[in-house]
Amino acid sequence: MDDTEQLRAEHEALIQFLYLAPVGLVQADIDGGIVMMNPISAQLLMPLSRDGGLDNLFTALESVAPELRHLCSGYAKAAGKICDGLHLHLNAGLPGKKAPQILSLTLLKLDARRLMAVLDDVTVQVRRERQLRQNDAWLNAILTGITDYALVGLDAQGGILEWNESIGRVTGYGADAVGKPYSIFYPPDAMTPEHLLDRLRDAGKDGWNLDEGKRTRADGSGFWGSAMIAPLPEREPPCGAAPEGPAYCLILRDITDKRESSERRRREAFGDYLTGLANRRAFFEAAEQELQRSNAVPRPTAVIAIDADHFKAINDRHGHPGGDCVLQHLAAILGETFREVDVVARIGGEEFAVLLPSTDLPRAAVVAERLRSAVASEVVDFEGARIRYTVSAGVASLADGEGGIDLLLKRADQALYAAKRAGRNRVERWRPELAGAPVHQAQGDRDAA
Ligand SMILES: Nc1nc2c(ncn2[C@@H]2O[C@H](COP(=O)(O)OP(=O)(O)OP(=O)(O)O)[C@@H](O)[C@H]2O)c(=O)[nH]1
Repeated sequence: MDDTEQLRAEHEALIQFLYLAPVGLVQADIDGGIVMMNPISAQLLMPLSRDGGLDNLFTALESVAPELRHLCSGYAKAAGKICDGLHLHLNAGLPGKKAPQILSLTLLKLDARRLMAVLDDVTVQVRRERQLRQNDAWLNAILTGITDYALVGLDAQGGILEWNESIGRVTGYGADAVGKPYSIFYPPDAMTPEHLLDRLRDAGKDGWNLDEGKRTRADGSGFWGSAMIAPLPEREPPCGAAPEGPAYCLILRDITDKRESSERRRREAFGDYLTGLANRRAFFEAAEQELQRSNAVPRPTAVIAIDADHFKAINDRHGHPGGDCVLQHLAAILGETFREVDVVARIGGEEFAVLLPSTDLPRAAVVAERLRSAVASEVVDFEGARIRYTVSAGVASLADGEGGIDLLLKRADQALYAAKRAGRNRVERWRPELAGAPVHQAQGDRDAA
């Protein structure tokens, strides 16, 4: 076999491999232009395509991984892994699939001109990983800092049953804590009354429930804490007395010294690189959990979809960095407007979404209006220019979890589309007449499949 034949045979073998590989493989040029892909890639990417074509990897993935182009252009090495197992959350991407689908993307820079992407459907693995993460956190809570914890007995409604020294040491509360809900250890707007009961219910169902985040002491000062709730075995009521019902044990630990490492891990996995807000993955995970819970115990959940108006014109006039500065400004206002318990996320290029637990349509619309008017009254200073911009918002809510995050976000996007159509710089509420209406473009891309 001469050299040319040898090369041809190797090329054939490579094509065969690409074709038959059990994962999606895409070869692209450095700007994302797709040169070659195998059938699994086409299957995974097609639902995301804007126009039914698949010419560019970055464009195809823009609605689920807006950071990809930036990651690639910012990658300084001559060759290597640009990202490794990045999770891409598809929601309404695949018709007939109720559960959100999660793709994993590994992007390799082969040389100055070529990229190789490896795509895989990891929906099932991610579910398992989540379970393992909880287990890890649980073990961590048991095995470390055993002396530094508050042990709090709770009644069936989450009321604190008695005071002890450990509660005083960790939280500074005295006997006056007795009878109050355990949410007194959380910042004022970090937990709704429904969440308080959700966690007890989850602990009863799973054997324990653990969360980590900001906590407050009696004097209002904050600390970083983990809170584990476990159900206690039911006690026999004294003869003739009414059953006491299940009671719980809350173990509260001050883990301020671990905050930095745990926040960094959280930021890496759940943070948006540009704005520092939650990313798409964090939004969908939180929304899924919230709606599952409100399916079990009905309560309203709202979503606000927010989109900067005429953003292309801002980019055109001030350049991409000017546009980025506006997005960061908007993220800061979003952070100030919403409660600690709300999940504020950047879910696409210039599209943001906020999940508001235990909130009905009128209340969510009031907050959305507050946001709109705050943005309209601000000016962004960028390299000597004063940029004014506005946002449009669409608000929707579900009385229970029925329909899931796909339906809720779709309705918010339909309302957002209506706000854009009505002239922008407006808030529109979803109403049944909008049911068949188009969704705003970013969601439309996902729904087009
Ligand atoms: N600076 C910057 N621009 C982005 C980013 N992500 C998306 N974009 C740009 O945002 C613009 C969105 O434009 P369009 O979807 O046409 O909408 P628009 O100009 O905002 O107009 P309306 O939404 O109809 O008011 C596009 O030009 C994108 O390139 C980002 O991370 N940074």
